[in-house]
Amino acid sequence: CATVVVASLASLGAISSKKAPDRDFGYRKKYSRWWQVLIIATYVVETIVAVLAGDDALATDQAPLVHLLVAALTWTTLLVQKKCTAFTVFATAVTGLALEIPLCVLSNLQLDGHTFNIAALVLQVIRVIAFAGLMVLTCPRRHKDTPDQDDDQPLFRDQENGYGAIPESATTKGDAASASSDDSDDDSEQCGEDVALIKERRAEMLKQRGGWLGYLREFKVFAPHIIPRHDGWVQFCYLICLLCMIAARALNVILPVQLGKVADNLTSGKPPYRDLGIWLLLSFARYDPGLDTIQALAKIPIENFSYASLTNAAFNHVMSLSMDFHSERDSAEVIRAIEQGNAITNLLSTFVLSIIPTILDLVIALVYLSQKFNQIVAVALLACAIAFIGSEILATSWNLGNRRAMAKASRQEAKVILQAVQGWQTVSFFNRFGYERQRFGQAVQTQLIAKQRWGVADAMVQAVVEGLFPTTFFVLACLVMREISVGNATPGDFVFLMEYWDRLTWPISMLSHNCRFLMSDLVDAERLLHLFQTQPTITSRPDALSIPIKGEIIFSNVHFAYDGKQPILHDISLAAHVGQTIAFVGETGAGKSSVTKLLLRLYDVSAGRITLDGHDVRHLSLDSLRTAIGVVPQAPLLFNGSILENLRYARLDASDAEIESACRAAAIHDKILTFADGYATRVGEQGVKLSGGEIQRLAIARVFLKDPPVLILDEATSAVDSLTEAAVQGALEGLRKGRTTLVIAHRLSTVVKADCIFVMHEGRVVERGSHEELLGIEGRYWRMWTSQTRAGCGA
Ligand SMILES: Nc1ncnc2c1ncn2[C@@H]1O[C@H](COP(=O)(O)OP(=O)(O)OP(=O)(O)O)[C@@H](O)[C@H]1O
Repeated sequence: CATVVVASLASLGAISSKKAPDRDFGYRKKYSRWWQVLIIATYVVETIVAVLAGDDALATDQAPLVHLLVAALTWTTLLVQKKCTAFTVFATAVTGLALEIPLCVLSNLQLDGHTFNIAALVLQVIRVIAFAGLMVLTCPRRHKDTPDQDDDQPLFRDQENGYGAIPESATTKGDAASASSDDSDDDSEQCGEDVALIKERRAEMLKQRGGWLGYLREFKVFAPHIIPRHDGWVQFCYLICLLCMIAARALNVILPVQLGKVADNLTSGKPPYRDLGIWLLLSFARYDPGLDTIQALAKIPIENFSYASLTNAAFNHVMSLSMDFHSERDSAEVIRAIEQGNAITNLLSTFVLSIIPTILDLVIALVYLSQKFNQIVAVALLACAIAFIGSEILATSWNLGNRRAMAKASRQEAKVILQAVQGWQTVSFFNRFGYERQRFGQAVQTQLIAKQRWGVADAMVQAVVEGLFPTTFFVLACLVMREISVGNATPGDFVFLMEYWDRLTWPISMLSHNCRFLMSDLVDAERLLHLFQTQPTITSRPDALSIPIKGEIIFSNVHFAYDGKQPILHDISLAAHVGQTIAFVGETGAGKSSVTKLLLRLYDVSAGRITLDGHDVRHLSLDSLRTAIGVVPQAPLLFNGSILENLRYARLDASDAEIESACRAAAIHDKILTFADGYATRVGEQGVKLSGGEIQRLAIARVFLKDPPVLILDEATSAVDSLTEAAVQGALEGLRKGRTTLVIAHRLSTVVKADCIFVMHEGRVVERGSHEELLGIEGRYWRMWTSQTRAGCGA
């Protein structure tokens, strides 16, 4: 009756709902139909078995037969209904499961080993399993197009709430909850291409790896970071944990047996103090004073090792990734991905120290209970364990969407903080404090809403799942009481069961608890996995040359596109001999900096080749290439430390005297001495406490210190006044001596002495020659020169 009522109510509820339920709940219709057919089959076959058995009870009590037929009819109705919703099937399956377990136990209490009765028991167990399977298939879950997808992304590329995005409150009047759901639509619109790519990538990986098992096998890249090959101490700790785990499994059985012995001896006339004392000692050994403490201590080095190993590996990997990765990804998100090392450590801890022992406990319990009582007790425990774990997985997957939304909201909050703090100057230049406050407030609100949803759902999940424990104990206690009543067991066995039950339920409950975090840790771990799987596009070949460089540079028919499609450089050919200075001039965006990026191998050419001392730069090791080239960039970046620390970054073993002489050469030494703390002056984040010209001269001093054979000066004096420029130019001339130098300049007066000037326009070299030669041509260079000298006169 309950099944029929629930099925009808669920149908009505789903039909009257305005939303199409199948949009909100993932309904794997095809597969769930097979489970329904299986359930109906068990009802029908059990009815036939009951009739064939000629059960005496059926003559007086028709209830079991009515139950079987009504249930079969209800399920058949659900099966044939075309508009039957996932929610209806789910609700009916939950009710069915809740009713079938106690019915199964009660109807088998008097099991006499008759073939028909055993067949009925088997059918009932199959049905319970089918109910659990159906629940998993039809459980409510978030629709595929919702923000869940964010967690499928290798490294979150979502741009929602990014700079320049119109705040939702400005466009929608809905409450925060609706704002967060609108977010998902924005997400799918803005990142539609990304999401499609990610889906494609996962589908491809699943196909390549032969399904989920193969996909999970990908996680083996973490193995060396979890189990060390050479760290004997950590290996020893693993061994200790393993031994503790085995000993704990044995004690889990011995302790209840001992307590049962105490109970049995209570009526012997002499209080069983000795047995109780043994129980006390065994309890000490099993719990905190014994094995638990040893295991907790042994866990510390294991967790420390894996955390350190993974975090270091993730950091090193990110640092080894190429410019294309770093220019595309959001640094806040990359930082968060590196921090996911914890997720793997948690996974390891949950799996090795919680899941495996619990499974072992269950297996031992099944074997031991079937030996001690009978197979029915063991089968009942198995059915209950399956129902329990099934409901836990179901409940967890149901709440996974909320958990993902929570994780996404938390990342968004961190991103907003980092961007606002890092870009404080820009915020103040545009007076966007209100906008930033609103963005942050919104991020916090979204995070709180997601957290609340997750918390509420989690509490409900807990309530339902925990409710299965007393039901299971009721079932087992009934079966054992029956054994005691027929003389097959003693009251001590009942005490054993009570004690043993406690030992079984605690790890199962921990398992279910951990199961929820396991899923979210898996999601985080997947993020780290994707990070590990992102390979640098620019690497040193295994046979790369590590040789000292003199500085002969040749570009031969070089073509280049950042994205592989839109060409930026076309057919660039040039040569710079050792000690020569060549200059690149041209309008902004002409491709001057791109030429130097190719020389540095921040990117590889699309066609043609670049050689240094006759060796293709792709054949040189990145280490020797980048050691050989010194760069003074357009916008030098200083770390938030002292001037001295920033300078020493160029050569870690440079003495104070060498640093000072480099600063003298860069015409900054005297200026530094005027600062209150001299060389110990802190420069602030990205050098905000210094003027643009000071930062640029520090960058020049750094290159003096590095002393490379090849120089790249990208607008190196653009931020200095003309007096200082004269001083710096003098210093740069000294620096250029004997080195091959590539100069990029907008102020043509700085390149008149260059051996060759290349005039660039739309990615091509359109003119080349010395200053005088180019003026003689009266082309693009001449026009630039004339306008600059005229402007200079005018000024
Ligand atoms: N990482 C990148 N990804 C895609 N396109 C880029 C990237 N960096 C530069 N570009 C594009 O390449 C073109 C050439 O840029 P480049 O920086 O080489 O010009 P430039 O001549 O040095 O300009 P400026 O004098 O302003 O520094 C520009 O259109 C720019 O938008």
